[in-house]
Amino acid sequence: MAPRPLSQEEIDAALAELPGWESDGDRLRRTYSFAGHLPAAAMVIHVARIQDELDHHADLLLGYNTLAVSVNTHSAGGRITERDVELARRIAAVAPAHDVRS
Ligand SMILES: C[C@H](O)[C@H](O)[C@H]1CNC2=NC(N)=NC(=O)C2=N1
Repeated sequence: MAPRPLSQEEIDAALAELPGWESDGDRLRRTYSFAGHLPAAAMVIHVARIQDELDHHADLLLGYNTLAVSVNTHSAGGRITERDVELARRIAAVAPAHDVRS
C-alpha cells in the first residue's frame, strides 16, 4: 500500500526536528557543505547505503564540496510521506561524521 501523504502540520513538526532541512510542500530538501570534494563524495556513498537499506531514494546532486538532497515519495504521487522523513532523519544522523561545514 502506498504511504499516506503528510499534512502540512505533520511536515512542519518533522522539520522542527531536522535542522537545515526545508520543504516547498512537495519535497524535503537540504544542501550540505563539506570540507572538500572527497568528504562530499563519501557522503554520497553513505547516503546511497542508507537509501538501499530503506528502499527509498532521494535525488542527490554532488557539487565540488556540496551535496544537495531532495526527496519525495514517488508511490504517493510525489508527495511527502513518513518515508521521506525517515530518510532525512537517517541522513541527518550520519552527516556529522562527514565533517559537515554547514
Ligand atoms: C520497487 C521499490 O520498492 C520502489 O520503486 C521504491 C524505491 N525507492 C523509492 N524512492 C522514492 N523516493 N519513492 C518511492 O516511491 C520509491 N519506491
